Amino acid sequence: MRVRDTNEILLQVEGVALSFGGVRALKDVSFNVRKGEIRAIIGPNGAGKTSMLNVVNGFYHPDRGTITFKGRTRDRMQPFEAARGGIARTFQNVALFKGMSALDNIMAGRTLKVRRGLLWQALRCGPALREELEHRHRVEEIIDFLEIEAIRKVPVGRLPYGLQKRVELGRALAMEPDLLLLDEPMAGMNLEEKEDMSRFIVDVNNQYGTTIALIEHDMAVVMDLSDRVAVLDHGVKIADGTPDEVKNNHAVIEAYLGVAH
Ligand SMILES: Nc1ncnc2c1ncn2[C@@H]1O[C@H](COP(=O)(O)OP(=O)(O)OP(=O)(O)O)[C@@H](O)[C@H]1O
Repeated sequence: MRVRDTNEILLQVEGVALSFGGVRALKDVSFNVRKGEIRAIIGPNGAGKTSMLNVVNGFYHPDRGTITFKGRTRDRMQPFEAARGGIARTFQNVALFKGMSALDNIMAGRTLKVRRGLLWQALRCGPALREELEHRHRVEEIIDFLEIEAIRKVPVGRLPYGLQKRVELGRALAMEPDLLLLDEPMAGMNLEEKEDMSRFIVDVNNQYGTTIALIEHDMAVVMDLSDRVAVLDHGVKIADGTPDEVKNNHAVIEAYLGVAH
């Protein structure tokens, strides 16, 4: 149930600036993410992409600017508030509990959804038991969707990198986010793993209707997957538009694509 053709703004970032000591990582950056779209943020190394994601999910607090998510404007997000509000995130380097199974890692993504208190859970009766069954059902659906039944009981530290990334995506999906932030979902993957991950990203967007904002260095993937692409260079947004518009933008060719050739 794709909701791509809407102009409703889910996330608006307005005039965000962020410095680390003397390094100005973001300089007055504004962009939005529409409900239902796949939105990419690209740019050369050090352009400010990860810093931008970190501002959106509250890991970093901007020096200036505002973030409006689902109609609520604030000058900073708290990570917990962002997660509770419906923003989930995966990381450049996989951040899973390596000794735990794929199933338990994905189950951990349900933590924010737990409604019953600890006592109820400890007693494992009545409403708490019903709630746990509901969570397990949802997690099994995600495991099916990501085609990882065969490795559900395997400690994730023993899985190949591509599958670890898939489990990490599963954990983010378990939060049932409105906005899914993916930090270099294809990094370190071989071609086959990239194709699989691309397919899952499109399917998440299509079937769950999840809005996705991603950072990615693989240009072919970005241009293929995204509805719109914002380009950062040295902390400044230098272009924003459809993949075709961005591909043909002179400043982008100079700043980014030029670097690759
Ligand atoms: N925690 C930090 N402390 C100090 N400087 C930082 C920190 N995080 C980022 N920076 C600096 O901010 C700038 C932007 O970094 P950022 O990681 O956001 O870029 P990026 O576009 O994600 O790069 P890459 O593609 O290499 O991951 C860089 O100059 C970087 O060195």
